[in-house]
Amino acid sequence: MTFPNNFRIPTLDENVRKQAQEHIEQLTKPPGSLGRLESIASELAAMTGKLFPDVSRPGIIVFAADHGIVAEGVSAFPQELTTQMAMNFLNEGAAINVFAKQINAQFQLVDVGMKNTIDAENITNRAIKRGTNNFYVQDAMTKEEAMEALAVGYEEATNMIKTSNVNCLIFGEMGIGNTTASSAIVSLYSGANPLQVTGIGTGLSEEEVRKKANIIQEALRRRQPDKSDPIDVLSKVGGLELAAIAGAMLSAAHKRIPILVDGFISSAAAIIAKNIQPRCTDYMIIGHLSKEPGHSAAVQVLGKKPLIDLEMRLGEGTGAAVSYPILQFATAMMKEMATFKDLANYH
Ligand SMILES: O=C(O)c1ccc[n+]([C@@H]2O[C@H](COP(=O)([O-])O)[C@@H](O)[C@H]2O)c1
Ligand SMILES: Cc1cc2nc[nH]c2cc1C
Repeated sequence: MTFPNNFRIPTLDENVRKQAQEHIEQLTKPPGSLGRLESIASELAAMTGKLFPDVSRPGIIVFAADHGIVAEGVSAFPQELTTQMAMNFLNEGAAINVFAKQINAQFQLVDVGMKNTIDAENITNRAIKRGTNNFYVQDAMTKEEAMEALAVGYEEATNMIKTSNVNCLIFGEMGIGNTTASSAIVSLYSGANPLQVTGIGTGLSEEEVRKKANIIQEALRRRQPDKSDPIDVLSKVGGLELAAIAGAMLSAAHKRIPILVDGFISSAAAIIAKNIQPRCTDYMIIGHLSKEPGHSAAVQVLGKKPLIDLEMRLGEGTGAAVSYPILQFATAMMKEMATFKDLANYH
């Protein structure tokens, strides 16, 4: 299994964007009065190439994996929690299950590298390895493993698009320790000091956050990831689920499916995807601003502005799911509002 390097990401349809903007100008409201709903609608039109974009069939894929870096004491929770939460997803008890139901989304859990396997029929078992290595002492994985994890994400997104006909995608993650990998990536690409982009994750104390940031700083010094080579970055400090999300985003962008990006970890993965194929960010909307302090820096690297800020920091795709109705509102505005021409009939 290799990561496809021959896929193209189409340019946005600027003609349709212009038509959409013209249509929005005709709607029965003062120009610009629906604020960002207007730019979201024309953005979705440019992404999909459709004047009346449709995002009515959302899909959520959660990628789960473990992280060797937890041996350094960087998380408030033990590694076993990754698998326990994966079981929770399968039993539909997690926040993302509840939210997926609220928005009528297809849901799929993919094991891309948990320490412990789960034998159940509603999980997709595609583990590349049983957790990454501790990147404080050695590379997280080989470049080949990073490429394989990218390929898993790419294939799973392609699969959901084909089999469920989804037209909007959310990628979530579960992985104790993954905020450490994400902070390393965001520090590298934003140029911010690890202290500025490291947060409490699942709930560290202030003192523990400082220790976590120092570990990240020293790990970056030891590993020397080459930021011009995103596969090198993934292999040195990355996570298997981060690689899979990056691959899944590239697949969605290739097929012109709007991507609703979740929080800190998903945005770190989006930065990797951007460095593989810069145009993929054209198909991304950042659902929410995570409370993790590094998320603002990540969003800046992506050149985006999140839709909402509910001070969430859960991951799983939850922030994106909560923001999804905003996309529905934007598309309904386009399709259902009357125009000033219609008004002329009222006299
Ligand atoms: O997405 C976010 O913004 C986010 C922020 C903080 C924590 N998380 C979740 O918490 C886990 C990682 O936290 P930690 O402290 O173990 O690195 C992982 O399962 C993420 O889904 C997620
Ligand atoms: C309980 C729990 C749920 C999560 N979901 C995503 N990351 C998580 C981390 C913890 C600790």
